[in-house]
Amino acid sequence: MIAFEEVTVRFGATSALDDVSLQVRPGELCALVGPSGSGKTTLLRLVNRLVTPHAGRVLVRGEDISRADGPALRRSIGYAMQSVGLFPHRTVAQNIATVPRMLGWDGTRIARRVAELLALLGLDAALADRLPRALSGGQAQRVGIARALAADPDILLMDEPFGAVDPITRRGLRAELRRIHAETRKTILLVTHDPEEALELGTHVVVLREGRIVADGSPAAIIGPGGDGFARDLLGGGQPALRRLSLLPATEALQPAPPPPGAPELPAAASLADALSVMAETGCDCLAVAGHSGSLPIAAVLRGGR
Ligand SMILES: Nc1ncnc2c1ncn2[C@@H]1O[C@H](COP(=O)(O)OP(=O)(O)OP(=O)(O)O)[C@@H](O)[C@H]1O
Repeated sequence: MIAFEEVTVRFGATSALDDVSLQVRPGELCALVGPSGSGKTTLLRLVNRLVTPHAGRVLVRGEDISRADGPALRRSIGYAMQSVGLFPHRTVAQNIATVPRMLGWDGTRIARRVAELLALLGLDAALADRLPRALSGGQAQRVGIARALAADPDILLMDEPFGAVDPITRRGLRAELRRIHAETRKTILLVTHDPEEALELGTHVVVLREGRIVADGSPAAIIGPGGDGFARDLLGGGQPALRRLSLLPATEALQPAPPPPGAPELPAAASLADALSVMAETGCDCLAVAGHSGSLPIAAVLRGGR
């Protein structure tokens, strides 16, 4: 869906991206994570041609975008950012309708889409007529995401979309983004400097350092043994092995032998870290898993599905 081929971007003497190659497949939620100044935003803005490469190519939906019409490209890609950038003198409904209006949708279709998006983002329909200054930070972020989704783009670019909200709202918004991604299967490129957010949301995680990609893969693979040391340090919170267990489903370590009588039962959706937590709490070293035959002995949990 998106491909970067040996892309280099310079701003004067600063090299923002240096020979970066990356493929993002349809339906992936690709989290770009890395320290400040590592080139995350630059990589994102290459996709809608707000930045042009000095060398290399960017392909979107298989086409080299250097030949595309810039405004048409941008209308076909949703873009949500931390500063939200809502138009202050337009209502919530008018803000959400920005791209559909540019595309010439009729009023009925626009009104239906606005109502649909308010519901999708968990926003009260009564907010439609408010101006942005009368919204909470979390509500404004949701409206920004609704606006990015309005014309149903197959690609969504999100630059720290939850950066400006409190931790509780942030957790709620993350859960919503996960649900929206699962429901719509859009290709999402998400910039974040929050390692937990990258691991929780990303189906594909890319770690940038000083304009280069140092790790690129599934969350569990990136922080697994043998992964890049910088990426493991950044994402592992000092305990990469434990964090990796929280990303793996407990069912991956199920063994054929039946559980011992009276073994505590884990919910089917539990992770290997949940299994370890129940073992620490109950002192039992072998668990059952709801809806599954077989058992979960501690040795298999520690091997982490390997
Ligand atoms: N328009 C610009 N003009 C000059 N330098 C720029 C410009 N945009 C980015 N840079 C520089 O390019 C490098 C990469 O910046 P970028 O914004 O992509 O990093 P980032 O990883 O997104 O950082 P942050 O997490 O702080 O937002 C930095 O050194 C930055 O100062």
